[in-house]
Amino acid sequence: MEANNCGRVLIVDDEANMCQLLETDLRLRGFQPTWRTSADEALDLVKTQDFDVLLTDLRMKGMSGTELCERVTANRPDIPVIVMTAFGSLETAVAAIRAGAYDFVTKPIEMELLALTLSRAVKHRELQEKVKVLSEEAAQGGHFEEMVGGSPVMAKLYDQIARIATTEASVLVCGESGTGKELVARSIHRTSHRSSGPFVPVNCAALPETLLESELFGHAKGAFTDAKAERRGLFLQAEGGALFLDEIGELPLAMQPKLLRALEESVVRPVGGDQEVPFNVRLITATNRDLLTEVEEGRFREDLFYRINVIQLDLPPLRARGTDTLLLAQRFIEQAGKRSQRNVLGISDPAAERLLNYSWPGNVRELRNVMERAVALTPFEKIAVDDLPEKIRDYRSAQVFIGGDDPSELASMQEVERRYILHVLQAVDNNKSLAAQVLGLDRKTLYRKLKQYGVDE
Ligand SMILES: Nc1ncnc2c1ncn2[C@@H]1O[C@H](COP(=O)(O)OP(=O)(O)OP(=O)(O)O)[C@@H](O)[C@H]1O
Repeated sequence: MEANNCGRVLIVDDEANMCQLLETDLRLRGFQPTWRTSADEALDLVKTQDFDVLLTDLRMKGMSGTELCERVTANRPDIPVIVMTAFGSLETAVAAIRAGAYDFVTKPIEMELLALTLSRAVKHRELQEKVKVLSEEAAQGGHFEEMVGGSPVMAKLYDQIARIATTEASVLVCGESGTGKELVARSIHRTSHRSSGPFVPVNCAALPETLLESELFGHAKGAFTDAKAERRGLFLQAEGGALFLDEIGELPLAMQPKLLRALEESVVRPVGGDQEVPFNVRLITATNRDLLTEVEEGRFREDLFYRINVIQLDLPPLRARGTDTLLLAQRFIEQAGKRSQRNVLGISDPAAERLLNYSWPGNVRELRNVMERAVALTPFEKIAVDDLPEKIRDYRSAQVFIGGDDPSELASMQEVERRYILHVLQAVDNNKSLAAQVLGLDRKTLYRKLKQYGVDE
């Protein structure tokens, strides 16, 4: 939206005077107002013209504002509606909200407040649009940002990332090693309002405890022997953007209260400094440990856990992503082929079958390494079984045994369901939320089935 355009507003009021007054004032404030004096005319107009927000009076001759609100939200749910109600008639305002209105303002209208309410509605619409576009792109293309994969578990993840784009909340990304947690963190940042700000990744496990504090918070000149000059810490380097703390489960216990305090007060105190410096940074963290167990066993502070875990994203292991393995393999073959200038086009069917059978303990990173090696080794245009490491060639998965051709061996639907649920649970290391996602069940239903099949929780 242009800088001088705060949004296209359609004003609906049966008093032309009121419309004119609102029009003049809103135009001065940078909006693009249009008005109609009946709900019918307004409905006709929204069929052919796009608006960012609709502002309507409630009590009008002919169709009421509440009905207009219902009709607009049914046909154009993307246009937020603000209703104007008489002072003190909260009931009608509530009725309008029930009819789908985004917000209401009371008469006599305070223009400052109205402008704020309209701006909020316009912003809301922009964000909704963004979420829609991102989710659609992801669902269609089998990829999202740099992430490849179109399985239901990944589509769900893309949808969650797109929704998170509109919030500022701290996100904890959980998943086994090599599942793409850093890629997810980057996507969260790139789709957020802060995308023009920096993305600063830090691996908490890679820094010695003594250095971590000064790396994160900075240090004053002379704070310690090597501190010849003042240094801005990573929190301040991420100003206006996001700080990604990878392997947060490895954060030493002594550092945890310091990090918690910084997050709670949005200030850092550089080591050896006497001044607190405020920061404006979104925190994204990742772990391959089960942080709740870490909390229970006293290795991770509970208060810090809740602080960083406002939103939790569970990244499924590769073995739970079905044929995404082949999509990813193809991507890695193309990348490796380009780098090494080798003309490898894809994977032979028998090799693809082996890739789908294997359990991928090292997840996407392991797949990438295997594909790079295969591209370098293969004499063919398509990767063959022999180009794969032995452990993958010979891997036998614990498949869900359904039975042979003998009718007495065949399992009932219920038995197949029981075995399959157990198989999925095993594949996702007993992570129930993830198992529910893979199975396409809600958690409650999964728990009910587990109980029914006598599986301990
Ligand atoms: N969905 C994906 N699409 C394309 N590439 C991916 C995907 N997921 C992971 N990768 C690639 O796999 C490699 C490992 O990913 P990443 O480093 O993000 O994993 P991680 O979960 O953060 O690992 P660790 O826990 O070891 O830090 C990277 O090269 C990354 O680009």
